[in-house]
Amino acid sequence: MHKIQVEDKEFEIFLDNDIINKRIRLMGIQLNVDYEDKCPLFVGVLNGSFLFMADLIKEVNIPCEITFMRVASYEGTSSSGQVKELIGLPTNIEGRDIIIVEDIVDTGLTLTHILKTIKEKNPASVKVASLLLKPAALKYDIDDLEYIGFEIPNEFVVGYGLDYNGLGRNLIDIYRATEA
Ligand SMILES: O=P(O)(O)OC[C@H]1O[C@H](OP(=O)(O)OP(=O)(O)O)[C@H](O)[C@@H]1O
Ligand SMILES: Nc1nc2[nH]cnc2c(=O)[nH]1
Repeated sequence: MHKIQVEDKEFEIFLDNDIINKRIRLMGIQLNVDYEDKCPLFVGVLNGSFLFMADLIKEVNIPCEITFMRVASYEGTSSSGQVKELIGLPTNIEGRDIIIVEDIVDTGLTLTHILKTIKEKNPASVKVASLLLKPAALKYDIDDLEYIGFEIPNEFVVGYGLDYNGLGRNLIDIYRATEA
């Protein structure tokens, strides 16, 4: 089993880059079908979504716009952090078809906050594309979670945009912690 060390924590390989890219290709095909004749606005949630957004958008061949926003909530592996202010959310999204792009949905707290704020701005539609979802960790109902790359166990993961204490975002594969 391929293992790596990030700071004080050991991780083992979980999803390799080839598997990730194959799944993203299928997600792109689905988006091209669902948004045919539309011009959606993809809103990436920084920092974690930057690699997923880059790879996903290469598979999208309909007219579209891309922007990024930011929310800060986690320190280390703790999931008790408070969602803070949304920064850089586009102001004029009335009547637009919005696709929020996330790297991971864990408790769903971040997304719940983002969805509430975006819906107040009267978009035509809002859906979420998340590379990863931890169903066992979800604490909030999220109806708009339409495009999921992988459902994963409730374990801390790193790589492909996801960090551990700021490190590991540049790993091309996704790794899981070997112990909590
Ligand atoms: O469903 P939740 O429990 O709210 O967790 C999911 C959020 O946590 C991560 O962001 P983080 O705050 O770690 O910021 P980052 O993207 O800059 O790493 C991830 O990118 C999601 O936005
Ligand atoms: N890196 C990382 N960030 C997260 N944010 C919420 N869950 C996770 C996770 O499993 N890994």
